[in-house]
Amino acid sequence: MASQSETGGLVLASKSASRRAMLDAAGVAYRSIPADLDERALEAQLGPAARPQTVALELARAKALSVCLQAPEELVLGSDSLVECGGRRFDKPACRSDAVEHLRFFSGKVMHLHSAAVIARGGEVLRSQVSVASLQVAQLSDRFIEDYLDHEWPAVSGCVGVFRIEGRGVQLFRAIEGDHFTVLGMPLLAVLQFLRELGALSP
Ligand SMILES: Nc1nc2c(ncn2[C@H]2C[C@H](O)[C@@H](COP(=O)(O)OP(=O)(O)OP(=O)(O)O)O2)c(=O)[nH]1
Repeated sequence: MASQSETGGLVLASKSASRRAMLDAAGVAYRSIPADLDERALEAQLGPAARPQTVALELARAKALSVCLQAPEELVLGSDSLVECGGRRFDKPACRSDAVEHLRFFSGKVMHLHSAAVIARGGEVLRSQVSVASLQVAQLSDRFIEDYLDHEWPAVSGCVGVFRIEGRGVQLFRAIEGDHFTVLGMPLLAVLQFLRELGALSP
């Protein structure tokens, strides 16, 4: 007999602390099964010309569908975020020197952070959404970048855009347009609406 958690629950196909924190704070019950897939290989298959929102959606979809195989009766939520800035796509920094390079490139530019969410069950995509926030980056001196990373590295090694907006990351920006949760890494308001529509959350 399958347990409740294996029949009607929600599975978060993610290792992201930020995504878990959002669902926890919202009071959404779930269990986590990180998706074990090579995101960069998948991104490479989409090609360099792929639009950032397309890449984020496809990666979120791949994460959800891969975990569906381990939770065939449950709703599975996959999510992905990436940054587009100055015509380049950025994922999480691989090392501190990458983080320095990313921040130097972002300096004085507008960063577009795309966050996607896909809900699937039994291998079928039921809902999907991708949202974008625009963040105007201040002029960042090399001295500021080094001091910032002295405080924020390696915590931001898991953050696309090399920042935690809830921490010192807010110092990077002059202005932000868009949904707060999109900046944190998942379009939470859309996810909650989807869960209500799918009967997983009471309206
Ligand atoms: N704490 C925090 N994390 C952020 C913020 N903005 C973006 N992030 C995180 C959320 C995600 O964990 C990460 C984006 O990377 P990915 O979309 O590849 O997800 P990640 O590999 O972390 O986990 P997943 O693929 O879902 O298992 O950046 C922020 O302002 N604060």
